[in-house]
Amino acid sequence: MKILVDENMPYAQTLFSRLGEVQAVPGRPIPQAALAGADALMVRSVTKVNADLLAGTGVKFVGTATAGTDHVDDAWLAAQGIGFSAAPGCNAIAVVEYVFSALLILAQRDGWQLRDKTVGIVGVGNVGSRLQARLEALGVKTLLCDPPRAARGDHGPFWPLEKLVAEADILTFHTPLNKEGPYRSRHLVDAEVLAALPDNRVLINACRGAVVDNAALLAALRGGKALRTVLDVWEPEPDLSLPLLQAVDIGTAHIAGYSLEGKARGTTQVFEAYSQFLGRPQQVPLATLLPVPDVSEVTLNGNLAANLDEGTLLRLMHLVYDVRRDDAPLRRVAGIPGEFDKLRKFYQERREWSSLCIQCDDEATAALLTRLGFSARLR
Ligand SMILES: NC(=O)C1=CN([C@@H]2O[C@H](COP(=O)(O)OP(=O)(O)OC[C@H]3O[C@@H](n4cnc5c(N)ncnc54)[C@H](O)[C@@H]3O)[C@@H](O)[C@H]2O)C=CC1
Ligand SMILES: O=C(O)C(=O)[C@H](O)COP(=O)(O)O
Repeated sequence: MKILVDENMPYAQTLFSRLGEVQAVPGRPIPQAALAGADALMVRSVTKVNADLLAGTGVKFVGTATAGTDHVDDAWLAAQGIGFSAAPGCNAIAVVEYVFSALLILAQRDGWQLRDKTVGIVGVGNVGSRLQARLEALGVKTLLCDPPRAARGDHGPFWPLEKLVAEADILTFHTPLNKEGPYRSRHLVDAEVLAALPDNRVLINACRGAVVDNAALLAALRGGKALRTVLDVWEPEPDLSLPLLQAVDIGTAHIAGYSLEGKARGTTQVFEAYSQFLGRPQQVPLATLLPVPDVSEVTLNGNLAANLDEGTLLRLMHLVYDVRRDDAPLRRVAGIPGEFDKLRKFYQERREWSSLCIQCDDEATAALLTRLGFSARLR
């Protein structure tokens, strides 16, 4: 059995070789010749999976080690009887930690406190709900917008986007890219929404580039719109607009979800799905794959639970991940053909906050840090 895997999928060789012969290939584009004789294909978001790629091949299963699935024509796969699995939630924590880092950097730069702000979360799934939980732990007010969940009667409250645009200081987008249908999210942020946004707000897009109309955003920023902007995703990728990159406050190469834990979960989720598909179910505990982090333990002195100051939180967070390490390289190489993908392929190892164990003096501080996503213990 021949299993093709994207070369940017850590641990794929180790795991999938338990099931068959593994060949690692580039994902953008997949070399067509490699598909000859392949039984299964494991991709990332850069590969368009559709009839053009797979018609006439023997591929019987496709896995994508990603949360988003807009690159996959799942209706066509189903019609062909080809099995399919994504990796829902695999990298949600990484995206949340990216958003926190960006927000606390902007807060420090502009002299405000996150605790004094209202954060509007658009798309309250794996990423959005984890973001809300951590913001809540810090005492930050949130407003949620998720029409599909509202229609299902899920516990909210959920509000229309217009309310978030009018009232939230920070708007952060975590929806799938729905190109059509009742919950269309393509250009959810368009010229009209941008015009309606009051001055001095923060806009974050860490879901899919086209959720924000990039041309309209550039026009607004060029027109003097007072808006702090954080973009991890672009319309289009990899050929993003250089003027837009220059105009945003933080810009990164679609790496918000790129923690080692997030990528490893992506691989293990599709591996488990494929082994299930083959009738040979196997589970892979994440801890058996991950290396020891560079920094694994620090001590925090004193009782900080009552009012954990945001400067301390920023220092703790940035012992693990600081989004500026990804902003600077993109600005250096954007516009050079191939470099956007190279930044992603040779991504410096990044861990999640849970990899840092914080020793604390008291239980309340340890409990707060745990709710925020760190590992914490009493000393
Ligand atoms: N930048 C990056 O590295 C990453 C980007 N992503 C992107 O972020 C998206 C969200 O990720 P998850 O939370 O894991 O997905 P999810 O599927 O768990 O949650 C998405 C939520 O958005 C809601 N939604 C759908 N259409 C909407 C609309 N028009 N308006 C408001 N809400 C809407 C859904 O009901 C759902 O609750 C993914 O689809 C993916 O495209 C995900 C992980 C990493
Ligand atoms: O999971 C998703 O959805 C993402 O956006 C991934 O972080 C994208 O990573 P690649 O699959 O493009 O490496």
